[in-house]
Amino acid sequence: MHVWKFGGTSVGKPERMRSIRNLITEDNTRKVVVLSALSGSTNALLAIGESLKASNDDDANAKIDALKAHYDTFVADLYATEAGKAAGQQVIDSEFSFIRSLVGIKPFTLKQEKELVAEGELLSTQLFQAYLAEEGVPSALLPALEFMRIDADNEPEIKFTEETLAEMLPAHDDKQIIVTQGFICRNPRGEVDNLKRGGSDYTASLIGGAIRADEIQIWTDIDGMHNNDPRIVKNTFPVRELTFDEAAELAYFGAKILHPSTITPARMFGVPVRLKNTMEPAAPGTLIADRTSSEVFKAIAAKDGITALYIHSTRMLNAYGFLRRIFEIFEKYKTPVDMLATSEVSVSVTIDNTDRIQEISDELSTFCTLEEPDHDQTIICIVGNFSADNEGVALKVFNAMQNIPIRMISYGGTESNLSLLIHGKYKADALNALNDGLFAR
Ligand SMILES: Nc1ncnc2c1ncn2[C@@H]1O[C@H](COP(=O)(O)OP(=O)(O)O)[C@@H](O)[C@H]1O
Ligand SMILES: N[C@@H](CC(=O)OP(=O)(O)O)C(=O)O
Repeated sequence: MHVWKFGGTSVGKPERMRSIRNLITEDNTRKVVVLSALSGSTNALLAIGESLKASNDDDANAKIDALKAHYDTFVADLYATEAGKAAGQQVIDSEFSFIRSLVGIKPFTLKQEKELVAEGELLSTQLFQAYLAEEGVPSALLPALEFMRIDADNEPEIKFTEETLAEMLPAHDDKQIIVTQGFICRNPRGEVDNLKRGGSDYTASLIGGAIRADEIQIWTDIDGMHNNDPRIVKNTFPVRELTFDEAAELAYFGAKILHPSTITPARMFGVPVRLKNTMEPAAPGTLIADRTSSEVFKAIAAKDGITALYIHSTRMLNAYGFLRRIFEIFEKYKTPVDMLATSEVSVSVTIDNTDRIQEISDELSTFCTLEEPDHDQTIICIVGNFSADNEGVALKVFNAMQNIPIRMISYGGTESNLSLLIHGKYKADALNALNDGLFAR
């Protein structure tokens, strides 16, 4: 069995939805089809939530009207028959009646916001299934809210998904196509929640791992993982093969094509992930598995909004246990550290989540001296085959970066990653310079 995920860009227009109907039926493999919300819907729903949080009901109602008008037009175009249009309209009327019921709830809490934002995937999947029905394609709609759950640390409970799907799927053994929602889940309180922005990729990978799928395919609007951010750099090209580790680094460090956690379940259960282009289905895309190709430099990604902390201790000379004390504080405040550089008496670290920075700084200050943190930093992550015997890797990177100030360097943590910390204002220059220096063809 396969798991195929189609992102917002692949379901965002009626003609795209029609083309994914062709894609999933032309291929004979039985599959779970995971859909995101229509592109723009999640942002539109969040904007409605912002108005409701601000008790601006008129504003919220106007935004709801505009979004509903978008769906009305979508339905009028997608379905060919009167019966199809009526089925689509019924989905919209029912979901928008729920959305409207949220107006006036005061205070408008995070719980309601999560219910509101889940409507994007609830709408897209029901509209798609009604379209498959109109086309005479048998399918089942499996509610993700019944089998996708996160724990108190916001981590998906894959065992629960595995057991629940094992109970639910046999009822649909006669169906080749099982449609479900990406992104949405329940939390330990049983409330509607989600896997964070872009989380439908993660849903697909969690399902793929849970059912031990033969392959997970992520369908989007580009032919696979490119060697650099195509939104910033011209002349990027698709990377045909990546290992799970290489892809995980790129996704974590900013390659927007994949949610940062997507690779974890796929790697855990050894399920290959293929990135494919809905607009160009014949293109090979990118295969993420155990194999790797032989190029030294494979791809670059950049993660913005990073904060660097500079920690000094005079007691570090010949001291042991200092790093442990520092990292216990980051652990206590559930704040992951991304990059690290040490000298005999100093440690510099970067964090992405600054929610608890005040508490962390206060505790560090009891045994360290802290410099002012630097905000608006960017981590540039370069991925490739950097085995210890490979000479000249760092030289090529530094040559390319010769006109860009570098604040931190991390090399040797794995044999596949070299990371640099720079100020965010140099990001575009750095990505372009590295593209010219490392990938000139
Ligand atoms: N290294 C990269 N390779 C491919 N695409 C990338 C990369 N970095 C950023 N992107 C962007 O990711 C986009 C696809 O991801 P996303 O917008 O989340 O799609 P979807 O809506 O299908 O989930 C592409 O259109 C591209 O602009
Ligand atoms: N709709 C959600 C989940 C998602 O994964 O979307 P997409 O596949 O379009 O990135 C979001 O916008 O975050």
